[in-house]
Amino acid sequence: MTQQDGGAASPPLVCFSPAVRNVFSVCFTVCRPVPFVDEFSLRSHVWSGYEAAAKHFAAADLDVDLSGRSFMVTGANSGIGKAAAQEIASRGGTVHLVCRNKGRAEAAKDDIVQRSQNPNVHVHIVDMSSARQVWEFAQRFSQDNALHVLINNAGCMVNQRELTDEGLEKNFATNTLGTFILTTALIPTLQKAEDPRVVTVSSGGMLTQKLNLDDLQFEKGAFDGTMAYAQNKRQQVVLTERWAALHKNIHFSSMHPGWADTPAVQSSMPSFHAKMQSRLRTEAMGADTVVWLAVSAAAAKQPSGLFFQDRKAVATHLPLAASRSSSQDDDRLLAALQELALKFKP
Ligand SMILES: NC(=O)c1ccc[n+]([C@@H]2O[C@H](COP(=O)([O-])OP(=O)(O)OC[C@H]3O[C@@H](n4cnc5c(N)ncnc54)[C@H](O)[C@@H]3O)[C@@H](O)[C@H]2O)c1
Repeated sequence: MTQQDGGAASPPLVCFSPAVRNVFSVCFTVCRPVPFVDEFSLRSHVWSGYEAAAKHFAAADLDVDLSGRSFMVTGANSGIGKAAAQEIASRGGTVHLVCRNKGRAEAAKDDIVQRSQNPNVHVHIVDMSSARQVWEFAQRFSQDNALHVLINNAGCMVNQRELTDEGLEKNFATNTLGTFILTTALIPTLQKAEDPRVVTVSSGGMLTQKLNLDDLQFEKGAFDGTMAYAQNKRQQVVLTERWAALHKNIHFSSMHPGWADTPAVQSSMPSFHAKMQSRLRTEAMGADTVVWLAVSAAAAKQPSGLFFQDRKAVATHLPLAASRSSSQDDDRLLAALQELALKFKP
């Protein structure tokens, strides 16, 4: 793993007491295992934590016929996104796979169609880090398609500071701005559907971060990809809360999938992956709450705007952590993204 230590100007690691911070820096940023780890906290993220939680799941929640409902999953050619798309297709839903690479997307589609025997699986090639591409795609899509559920799953943790062709920092462009533009542009289409939902795959890593509006693209000081990622994931949780407040007729939720053995974990966190591999969740376990939020009647009965792990709403702040932002700051995030997004609108 190549992450640098958080420098003075890194996005803020919130102020826990040292003991709490020691435990949670491991349990939630998934990046720098230190010798002392609280086994109980760690367990909730791994395979055994899923197994324990799943004993309380209502199997009937996912016993649904999704024929006639349309789902969009970003980053759907691998990992949690592909597993979620597979579950939805298996229940008869129409699935739009939004992927960057045509070859990998088509291979995923063939696999999903073959396993589900559902031909209603469609590929759209979009680079979620390109603000212009995301706008163009969403506008094109809305002209011809209905959409009931958007699953914002595509995500990355780029460990060196990299800029996109549009001059945006890559993690921010993909995780935050791409998610913001796609959701914003599809809200009018979602509003026309029955029981519309937006599920955003965030991460428990966001618990280490307080919203930092002063440096959205990590221009100041030493760059730390793990912190950039966690800050983006905090932004997704804040956006979910704001969207829920603004658009009452759409059900919004964000979630933490636990730690699942996926290509992103292998490539972005190789030493963590090597140490934890035998304990990581499967991709399907990581996708379970995504699917539950996207399809179940039980999820729709939950208030809009919450953050979930293993089919339960969980806190968005750790005890003793100074990670809460003011509602004015949450609004400022929305306004800053709106202003930036409009610069790329065709
Ligand atoms: N696996 C875990 O333990 C874990 C933990 C917490 C959160 N997450 C989140 O789960 C989501 C899915 O990740 P995953 O673990 O399944 O890894 P993954 O690598 O299998 O999935 C990420 C997907 O996003 C796609 N993607 C990345 N950048 C893109 C871009 N610019 N345009 C289009 N697609 C792009 C990738 O191609 C890939 O299909 C991510 O948002 C990740 O942050 C994963």
